[in-house]
Amino acid sequence: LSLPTSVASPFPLVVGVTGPIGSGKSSLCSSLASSLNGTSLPNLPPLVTAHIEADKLASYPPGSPLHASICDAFPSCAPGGVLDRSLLSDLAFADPPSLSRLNALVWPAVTSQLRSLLSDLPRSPPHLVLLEAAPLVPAGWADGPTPLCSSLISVTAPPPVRAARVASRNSLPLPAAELRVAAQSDADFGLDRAGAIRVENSADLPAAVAAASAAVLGVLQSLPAQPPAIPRGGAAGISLEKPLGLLLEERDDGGPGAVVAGVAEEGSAVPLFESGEIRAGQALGTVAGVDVSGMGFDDVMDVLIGAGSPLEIAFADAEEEGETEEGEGEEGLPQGTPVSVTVTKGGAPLDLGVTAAVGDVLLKRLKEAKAPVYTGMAKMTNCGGMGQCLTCKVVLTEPDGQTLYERSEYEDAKLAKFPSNVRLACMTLVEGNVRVDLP
Ligand SMILES: CC(C)(COP(=O)(O)OP(=O)(O)OC[C@H]1O[C@@H](n2cnc3c(N)ncnc32)[C@H](O)[C@@H]1O)[C@@H](O)C(=O)NCCC(=O)NCCS
Ligand SMILES: Nc1ncnc2c1ncn2[C@@H]1O[C@H](COP(=O)(O)OP(=O)(O)OP(=O)(O)O)[C@@H](O)[C@H]1O
Repeated sequence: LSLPTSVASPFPLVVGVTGPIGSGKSSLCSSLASSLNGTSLPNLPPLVTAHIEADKLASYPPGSPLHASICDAFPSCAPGGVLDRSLLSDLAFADPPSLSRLNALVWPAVTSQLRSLLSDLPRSPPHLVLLEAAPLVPAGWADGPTPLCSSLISVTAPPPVRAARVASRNSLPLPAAELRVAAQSDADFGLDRAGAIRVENSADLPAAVAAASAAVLGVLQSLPAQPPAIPRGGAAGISLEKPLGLLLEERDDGGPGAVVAGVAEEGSAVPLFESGEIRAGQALGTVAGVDVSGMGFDDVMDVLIGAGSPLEIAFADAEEEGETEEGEGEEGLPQGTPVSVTVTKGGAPLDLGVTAAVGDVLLKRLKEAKAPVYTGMAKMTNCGGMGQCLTCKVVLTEPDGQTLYERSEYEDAKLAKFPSNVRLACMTLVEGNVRVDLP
């Protein structure tokens, strides 16, 4: 069996959003991200949107290696060895060679953070990322052999409008805001690039958001059809269209059944394999409702060939997980029984009044009570409760510190590095009273 080294997938689809200071990039991106989140098109399952702001990654707090290099490069902006951002800002925006030196220090660090953030996003469900960066074009993130984005939105507004916005937002005198606006060159914002989507934001923000949304939907509609996202939350398993593209082999130990060896170039299973939902070595449990785990390999193949499309496949481990979920909780409480949920953050009590019942998905209840499950970038880049991003990790304890309920095999594989009471809140079904510590 030969496995492909990489399979082309349009997701995550990264739309670069650039524009000069005060053009409204951040305002536009945050509205656009919320309005497109969950969008479902005939060719695509519901999208998860994320808004990544490059300037949030371009931080250099005291103690960081970047802080030290910037202090060395700009000693006049670091009286007493601590960087004064406003001095650096005045210098960088007034003196182009200084800004270039600063960029040369900061951009490589941001580039690697962006690459790693984007490559960590799962292929399924499909993610649409709005990558907002004023220097997107000069930093090379829209070009080269491995550009970070596949489409570009350039937000514009006339300089006087932008200067007035910056003066008001930053509480700056108008002449100072005008200088910052004048320090940037239109040529840096990609308006002359083939395919760039120009979004005028000089008047009404909702109108600009609607224009950007229409353009992005046009890009999404032009993509080849993608398989449905994986249905979750039971023993049913995964629903897949034929061709599956799943490569199967006999078990190593000569036992019955069939196990996953990999995926072919194309097929509905390919993105799920790439995202880790389907893994090499997993045994097939049921195919279209038929238990194939005890059959000979050729018989399993016959069941697969004879099944219609789409067909349901449950893997042996997923099935065990399902049995636990469908049955009674460990404490034997029936579904729907109200239970108590005590939440702490780093050990300190949080009085959020979380309520839950047996069978509830823990993350849902925590989010409803506005518990701070996601922190930092995860607020924007989390996978939306699909068990992919691992950013909703929580620690479940009983008062004596013992593990409350067992992890599923899926979580065990995803959280192999963590103690067994660390759980993914999105994959945890409440089984009884629960104490949750948020990291
Ligand atoms: C120049 C610095 C010190 C100014 O800091 P300050 O807090 O005053 O402003 P802020 O960071 O909010 O930036 C204001 C506006 O200028 C834009 N901007 C910042 N740096 C650049 C740049 N190198 N090229 C073009 N536009 C830039 C920002 O995106 C924003 O639109 C700071 O922006 C910086 O370190 N820039 C270099 C790194 C960088 O490119 N950061 C932006 C995204 S990675
Ligand atoms: N269409 C609009 N009408 C009125 N005010 C707007 C509009 N768009 C944005 N603003 C306001 O202008 C200011 C600048 O907007 P925003 O921060 O989104 O711009 P930006 O391009 O991200 O700026 P920067 O590059 O400085 O980070 C904000 O105070 C925002 O509320």
